[in-house]
Amino acid sequence: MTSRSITELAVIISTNTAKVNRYLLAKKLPLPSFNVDAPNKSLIDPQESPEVEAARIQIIDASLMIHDLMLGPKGHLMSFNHNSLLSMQAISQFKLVSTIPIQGEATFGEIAERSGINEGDVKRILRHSMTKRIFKEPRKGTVAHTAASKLMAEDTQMADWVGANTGELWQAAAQTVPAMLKYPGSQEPNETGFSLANHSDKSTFAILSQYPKRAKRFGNAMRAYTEGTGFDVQYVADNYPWAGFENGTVVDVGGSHGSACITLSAAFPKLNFIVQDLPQVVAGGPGTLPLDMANKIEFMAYDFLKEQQPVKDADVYFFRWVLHNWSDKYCIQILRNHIPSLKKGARIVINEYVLPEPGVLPIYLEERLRSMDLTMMEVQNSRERDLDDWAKLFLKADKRFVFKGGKQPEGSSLWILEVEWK
Ligand SMILES: C[S@@+](CC[C@H](N)C(=O)[O-])C[C@H]1O[C@@H](n2cnc3c(N)ncnc32)[C@H](O)[C@@H]1O
Repeated sequence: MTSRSITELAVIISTNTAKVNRYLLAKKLPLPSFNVDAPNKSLIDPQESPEVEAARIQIIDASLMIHDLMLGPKGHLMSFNHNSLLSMQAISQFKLVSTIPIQGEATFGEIAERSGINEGDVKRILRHSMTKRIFKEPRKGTVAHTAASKLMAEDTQMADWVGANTGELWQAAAQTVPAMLKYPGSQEPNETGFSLANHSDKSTFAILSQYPKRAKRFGNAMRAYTEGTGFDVQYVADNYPWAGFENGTVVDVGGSHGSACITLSAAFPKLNFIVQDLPQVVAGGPGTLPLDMANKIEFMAYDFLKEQQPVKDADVYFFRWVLHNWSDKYCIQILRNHIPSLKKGARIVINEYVLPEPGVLPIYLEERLRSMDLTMMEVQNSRERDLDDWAKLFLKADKRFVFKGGKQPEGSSLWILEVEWK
C-alpha cells in the first residue's frame, strides 16, 4: 500500500466502497453511520462473504494511507495524540454515558450535576470526545449520544473495555519504558509497566486479584475483545484432524472453565477431555457443563509452572491462548514440565496469534497484532510470536519437540499450530 499514489488509493477506496455498498443494499442492511440508532459494528459476515470483508479491510487500509499522506510526515507524527485516551478515561471514570438519555439530550450543566464534576471540565472533555465521534452536540450547549457513546452506555463489556483500556492498560503502557530501564530484558511477569503503574512488585494477575471490581472489569474487557468473530473455537474443531484420535484423550491445559472442550466435545463425542487450570478456576468448571458432557469432560487442578503434567500418554495437549501469557523462560518451563508424561507421537496443539512477516498484512490488521504484542509486554513481560519464534521456542525446550507448523483457517484470528513429540 505504501508505494501507491493518492489517485490509485482513491480508486481502491471507490471500487471497494461500491462493493460494500452493493452488499449492504442487496441484503437490505443499513449503511454505516454513527447515528444513535445505527448498528454498532460492521454488518458484513466474514464467513459468508469473505470477499466483501476483504473489500472492507482494503477500504480501511487505503483510507488510512491517504489520510496519512494528506497529513504529511510532520502532521502524521503529531497525530499520535495521548488525549483521545484522556477523554475516554474521564467518560468512563465519571460514567458520563449514563447522564444523557439514549434518545434525548442533556445540557453540559445537567451532565455536570448528574456526574458531580464541574461544568467547564464536562464541556472540554465531551467536546474533545465529540471529535472522535463519541457524543455529539446537536445544538450549542446540548449533548446527545452517537452510536459509539450509546454502545458504552448499553454494553457492559464495551464499557469495561474502555475502562480497562484507559484505567489499566494506558497506565501500564506509560510505565513500560521505565520498567525496561529498571529491569532490562526482564522475562518476569512482576517486573512490568503494569507492576510499576501499581507501585507493586507483583504480577498483573496478583495485583488484580486483590481488587475484585478491577479484576471483573479486566475480565470483561478481555471478553469484549475475544468474543467477536475470528475467535470462535469452532475454527479449531473444523480445521484440525481430531477425529483421527478416535476415542483418545485431549488435555486442555489452562483451559479455564472448559468452553473450548464443550465445543470440541460436541463435534467429536468419542473423544475424552480433561480441562486443567488453577484450583480456584477449575472449581467453577463443572457447573458450566451441559449434562450430556459430564462424563466426557473432566476438570483437574494443575499448576503448569510448578508441577509435572499429571496426565500421562494423552493424545493431545491443547494450549489455547495460554503460552502468549508467558515469556520464553516460562514457556520452556511449562513445556519441560510435560516431557515425563508424553508418549511418542503425542501432539501439542496451540491455538494462538502468529505475528505476520512485516508488511504482508494490511497495516490496520498488522497494527492490531503488533499492539497486542506490546500489551503482552506491558502486562506480563510475555509476547506474541511469529512462526520462527514458535519453532525456536520448542527447539529450545527440547529437540524432541518437532514443530510441524500450522495454519490460520480462513476467517480465524488465531492459528492452529502443531508439535509432535518424537
Ligand atoms: C487467557 S486464559 C485462556 C483460557 C482458555 N484456554 C481459553 O482459550 O479461553 C489463560 C488461562 O491460563 C490459566 N493459568 C494461568 N496460570 C496458570 C498456571 N500456573 N497453571 C495452570 N493454568 C494457569 C488461567 O487461569 C487462564 O484460565
